[in-house]
Amino acid sequence: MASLVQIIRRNLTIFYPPHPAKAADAVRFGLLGASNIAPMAIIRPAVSHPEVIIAAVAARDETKAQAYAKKHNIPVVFKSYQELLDDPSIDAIYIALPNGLHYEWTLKALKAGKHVLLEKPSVSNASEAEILFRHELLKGPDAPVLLEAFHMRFHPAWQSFLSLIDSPNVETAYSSLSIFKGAFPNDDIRCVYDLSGGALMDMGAYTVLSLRQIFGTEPEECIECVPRLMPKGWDQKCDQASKAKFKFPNGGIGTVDVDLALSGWFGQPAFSAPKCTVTHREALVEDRLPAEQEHVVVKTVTFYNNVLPTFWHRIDIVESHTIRNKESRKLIKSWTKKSSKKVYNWESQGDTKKPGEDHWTTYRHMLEQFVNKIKKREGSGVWMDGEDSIHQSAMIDSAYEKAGLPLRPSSKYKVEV
Ligand SMILES: NC(=O)C1=CN([C@@H]2O[C@H](COP(=O)(O)OP(=O)(O)OC[C@H]3O[C@@H](n4cnc5c(N)ncnc54)[C@H](OP(=O)(O)O)[C@@H]3O)[C@@H](O)[C@H]2O)C=CC1
Ligand SMILES: O=C1OC[C@@H](O)[C@H](O)[C@H]1O
Repeated sequence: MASLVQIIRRNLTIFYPPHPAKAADAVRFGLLGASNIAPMAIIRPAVSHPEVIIAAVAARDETKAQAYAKKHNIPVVFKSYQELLDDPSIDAIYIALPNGLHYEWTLKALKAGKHVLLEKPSVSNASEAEILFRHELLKGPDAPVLLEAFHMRFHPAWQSFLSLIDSPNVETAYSSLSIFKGAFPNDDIRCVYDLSGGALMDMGAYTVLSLRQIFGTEPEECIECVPRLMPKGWDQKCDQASKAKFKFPNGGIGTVDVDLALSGWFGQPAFSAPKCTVTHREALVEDRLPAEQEHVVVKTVTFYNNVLPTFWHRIDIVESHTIRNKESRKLIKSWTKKSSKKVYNWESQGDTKKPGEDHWTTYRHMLEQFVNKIKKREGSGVWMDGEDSIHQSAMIDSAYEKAGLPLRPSSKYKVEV
């Protein structure tokens, strides 16, 4: 009962966060696009951040921008994205445009000297990622901060999950993420190739990041990728779902399984929680046993709801122990040890220096670190640098190549510095 009350309280506070007074030197954000995700990803997290102000929004349609600004208490509206970038009172830009527009608008924002919090996936493909993240505009001690907004990795639960994993000894990892059929229309930005849509770009980005973090390195190759294309009559260059397998340098295999329209019995919409399961190789356990016997353990760690853990999550740790004859491998004894963890703050991990409340979402944790980076403060240490984003794009590209689908198209935009 106490735990149900905690869940309700935590979830209510996500939507009705405390609103401390704003600092005089708060970072003033402008939003490019009156996007669906901004309220969850930045507008609400900003409310509880004393050093963040959502100062302006720009949309292609001024009436839409006005209505959005009114709904979300945003004081200033611009009728074009460029006008917002040209405003010297804006320090940072949040870009939640279709993936295919990320490259162009990030470069334009950086050129205007703004810090950029860029929605995932950063850009359309690895070639764009290399140009963007290694750009001259990002060099030098006072260069603007650019972050691909992989919010999930900033949450203490994800960091705690990673701490339970012995990367070199991971044998298999499975990461799945899906949304029920009907959640997105077939012409949604996620389903249009020219806007760099596709399941691997959208949900897939999280699962790819999960594998990269679990194995702690980049895959050698994508060994299989089976897409399910959009239904007939819709964009046939876009995967509505994909299942891909990657081989990592330690010989381990990682699988991603993503679906933008999950269905179950009789084609009805189906639901499935985001999940990551990691199985380690068998390890020897030191034990006082007769010389001909050995004790081995296989550790499996499963994280349920790794993408939005603040709402609810659970990390299960299962250790399968076996005592057997070394030579014949005949089983002598076996047992299983199970435990579970929930990690809603750093403090529960014995880390009292890192700030964070139970109601802080992944986005709120990320915002904290983004501001720390701008203010040149040390922060929690969790970050995603440009090379990381380049590798991320390359892994997605490798899956499209394996599937025989074209890489998402590069932007025609050229930046003049
Ligand atoms: N971090 C997360 O949890 C999530 C991240 N995302 C990412 O955020 C980005 C935006 O997603 P989401 O908010 O769902 O998207 P929306 O469908 O809300 O679109 C975002 C904005 O894109 C603008 N836009 C510009 N050009 C076009 C065009 N040709 N067609 C359609 N829209 C256009 C629109 O701006 P305008 O208002 O000017 O018309 C719109 O408001 C994506 O990169 C996505 O991957 C999405 C969901 C969750
Ligand atoms: O980033 C995302 O997270 C939530 C999903 O619903 C969405 O498709 C995706 O863009």
